[in-house]
Order: sequence, then C-alpha cells, then structure tokens
Amino acid sequence: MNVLEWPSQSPDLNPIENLWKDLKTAVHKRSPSNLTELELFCKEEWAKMSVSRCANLVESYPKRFAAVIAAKGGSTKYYFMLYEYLCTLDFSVFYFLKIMIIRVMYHFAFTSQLSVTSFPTVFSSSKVKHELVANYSHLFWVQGSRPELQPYMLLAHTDVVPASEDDAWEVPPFSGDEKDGFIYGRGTMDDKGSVMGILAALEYILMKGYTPQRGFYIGLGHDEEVHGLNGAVNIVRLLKERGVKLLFVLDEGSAILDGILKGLDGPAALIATSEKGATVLKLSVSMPPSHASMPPRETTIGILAAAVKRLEENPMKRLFGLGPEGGMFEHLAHKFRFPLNFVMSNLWLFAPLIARIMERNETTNAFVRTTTAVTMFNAGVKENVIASYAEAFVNMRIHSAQTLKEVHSVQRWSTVGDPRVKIEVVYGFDPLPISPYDETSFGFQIIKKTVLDMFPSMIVAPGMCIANTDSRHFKDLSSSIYRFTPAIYKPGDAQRFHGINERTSRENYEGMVQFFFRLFQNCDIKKLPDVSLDHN
Ligand SMILES: CCCCCCCC/C=C\CCCCCCCC(=O)N[C@@H](CC(C)C)C(=O)O
Repeated sequence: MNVLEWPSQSPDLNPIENLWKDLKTAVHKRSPSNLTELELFCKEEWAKMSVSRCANLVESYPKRFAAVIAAKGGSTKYYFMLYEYLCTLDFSVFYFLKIMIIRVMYHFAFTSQLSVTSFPTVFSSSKVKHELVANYSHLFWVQGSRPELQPYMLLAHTDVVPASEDDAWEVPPFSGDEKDGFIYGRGTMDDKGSVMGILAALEYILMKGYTPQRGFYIGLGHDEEVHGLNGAVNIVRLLKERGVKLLFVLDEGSAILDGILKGLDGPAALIATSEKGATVLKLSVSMPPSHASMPPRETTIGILAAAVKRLEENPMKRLFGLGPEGGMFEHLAHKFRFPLNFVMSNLWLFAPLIARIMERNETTNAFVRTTTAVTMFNAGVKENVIASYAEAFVNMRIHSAQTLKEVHSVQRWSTVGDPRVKIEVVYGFDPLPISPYDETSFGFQIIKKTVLDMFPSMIVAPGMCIANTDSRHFKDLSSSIYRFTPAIYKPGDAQRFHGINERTSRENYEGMVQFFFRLFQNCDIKKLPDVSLDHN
C-alpha cells in the first residue's frame, strides 16, 4: 500500500471543515441571541447532519486529492470557498468568540502544531509575514501603516511540560475537553491559552479590516520549558541581525490574582516588571560500592539526604520589600483591609513582619526570598549494594535583591556545609532588570489601559514574576519587558501550573482574545492615558 505524506490538518482534504461550515450556516440562520441558544442550536443542527451529506464528502475525496496534487500541495478552491464564505458572515464579537473557543478546543484535542486552517486570515494577509525559526518556533511580523513608529512584541510559547494520565486528572490532559465552563488540558494556562488568544485576536482584527499603525512582532517559542535556547534565543538573534529595537515586550508571567493575596479586597492585575533569577545546582556524593551486609557508618545516600535536609531546613534569608515586590505591595496597600493597609503602607517598618506571614504560604513565600526546591534525587542500582553515587538537583529562584554569585557562595559554604558533597552549577542567571512603570512608560501604561478598558474598577499594579519566561532573552532588544496574561486566577489555580487539572475558564479565554484585540488598537493611540484620571 502506498502511504501518502500529508499534513493531518490539510483543510482541502479534511471533510470536517465542510461540516463545520454547514453547522455555522445553519446556526447563523437561526441567529442565536445568547450562549444557551447558541449551544442548543449547535446541538440541534449537528444532530440534523445527514448520513448522505457525510457520504458525499467522503466520496468527493478523490477529487480533492486531484485538486491538491494539481496545486502542487498549495491551497485549492475547496479551501478558499470555505474561507470566503466565512468572511461573508456578519460576525458579532460574541459569535466570533464562541467559534474561537470551539477552535481552541479542537486545537488542544487534535493538533500539536499551529494550523493554517484555524487562522486563515493571519496566514493569508499581505500585512502579516510569518516565518519558522529553528524549525518549530513562529515569528510573525504585522506591518503597521506608520513605519516610523517603533514596534513592540508579544511572546508566548507552544511547548508544555509533560502530563501523565495516571496523575488523577479530571479529564485526560491532552483531550481539550470542556467541563463546567472550563477548557482542561496541559498548556491551557502555560501557555497555549496565550498563543491561541493572541492569534485569535489577530485573526479577528484583520478580518475586521483594521490596519495597525504601529507594527508589531509575535514570537511563539517551542522550547520555553527547556530554556528557550533554540526558539527565543534564535528569534532574538534574527531580530538583532535585522537591527530591530522594541518599544516593549509582553510575555506570560503574571496575571489577575483574585483571593490569592490574603487580605486584599477584590482582584488585582499585577503587571510584572521583572522576574527572578534562577540557578540549578547538582549535589553529588561518591564512594566505592560495597556489600549491603557490611554497610559503612555513612552512605552516599545518607550524606546527600542530610545535605538536602539542611537546604530545606535553612531557607535563604528573607528579602521582602527590597525588590520589585516592595513597590507592588505599596501600590496595593490601600486596597488591603485594616490593619494590613496601614502595615503595607509602611513597609520600611513592617516588611520583616509581613515576610513572616507571607512565608507560610508557598505562593507568597516566593515573593519573600530566593527559594530552594530539591527536584531530583537519583541513587542506587540494586537493593543489596551500597550505592557508589548519589546525586540531587536543586532548583533555586533568585530574589531580585540577591545575585547569582551570592546564592552560590551561601549554599556552598554555609548550608550544604559538607566537603564530601560536590556542588556543580548546572546553570544560573541573575534576576532580570526592573522595567519602568512610571506615567511615561508606554508599554506599562498601554497594558494597564487595556486592562482598565476591560475591567474599569480593577486595581492595576506593578508585580514580579516568580518563575522564568522566554522574555528574559529579549533584554538587549528592549528595556521595557512586562509579563502579564489577562487571566483571572483564584486560590488553587497556582498549583495547576505544571500540576494536574490545568484549565482555563471560558471567560478567561474570551478575556484573553478581547485583551489582545484591544491592545493592538491601544498601541496606536497618540497620547498616553492621563494617570491623574486613574481610579486606582
Ligand atoms: C509558577 C507558577 C506560579 C503561580 C503564581 C501565582 C499566579 C501567578 C500568575 C500567573 C503566572 C505564572 C506564570 C508562570 C509562567 C511559568 C513559565 C515556566 O514554567 N517557565 C519555566 C522556565 C525555565 C527556565 C525552564 C520555569 O520553570 O520557570
């Protein structure tokens, strides 16, 4: 049998595309006026799809094959007929978003790559230049009508950390299933939600015929979770070669926190102006192997376990208030309940006290200090052999008020404190510089304005990213790097990052599309918003 190599998502060959079109036509005719009706009409019209229609689509396969071969693998009339038809529909924002949600679920369920089918306008517009970087990362350039305006850049990533079906997920981690108003799946929060949100907003704004004045780049990395050394690093290299300087960069890394900061009344949008540094240390102990019946007084495993225990029992010193988190809490102070509002407004006096409260919770502890996490421990080959080698990996996130050098020396000399434990630095980098957030900082103020356009009474404050993002590779291209995703996170959500039941609500996903749709337009405004009118 001859196997034809063909992308599984080829729109010309995929009969489901025609059925989507049929469904959209039928539902559109009935003009649903709310979500419940939309869902009901979708189900009813789907149930009406006839067997003969499906059979026809399958039978027309040979014709499509022939057309695709004639087009030398390019798009055929079948694809364009479908696309042109979609463009004639009078989409309301509401209706458009529902379709985008169906697409995002479809994407999570069936594809591992960006599909031209999902964003036909983005991939066919003369205003958008798309290129692959290092085979799998995507770089888009959206041309503005005023080339004299400095461009900005949005970042997100398509790769994810592993997820196992054995880990008690409520729905399979790569199903993209929707349950109780949430789309579940590895990557929904970190960071495919942003990928889809940015592209959906771009698709929509192009379909509306809007021409941005300020050009912008979109970079979608494929290896952020393993440091971005191929994706982000090569995107930066390309932009440098082209002499690009960016007005600002916006990546993942912070969000709208609702109920996560105890004592704060209402949600707060925290636009991170910096991110922590990081280092990974490898600790190891070696000795000759021996018989388990004659154990030495101390084994490699025992020595290393004791060193690891010392690390856990002696956290790095409290630095709360000395980094950008100080500004963050001062900005938020008046929104805290009494007496926290008074305490937060006087960090010079109360920072040590607040630090002791914050360190009790693992999410807020990350704002207080350089954190230490023992993430891997390997030793032993057989249950009756004394292990000749034991190793542990320690992942540390460095507070802005500390340096990489300082962290290394503290760990080496005081905490591990045993010369038999060899310490090697796997990698490390300093905390990132703090980006400006005063009233003249275009990037910060535009992100803030966009949040306020969507949520007029939201508290917006500068924040700090406690993890790491691809944006750190961009520091030579811009001094204004912000980390913020317009998603609302509640207690328990922080544990979903790299954990089980990662999910995004429909509202968060819709908000994401709306946010970027507005941001594209806000970046064209001539004058920054007047901060004296600010209600925060
Ligand atoms: C880490 C999650 C902390 C959750 C804190 C509370 C909610 C804060 C709001 C949202 C955003 C968190 C975004 C985190 C992005 C993390 C991306 C990531 O995992 N990066 C890797 C990079 C590493 C260099 C391999 C990391 O381990 O930091």
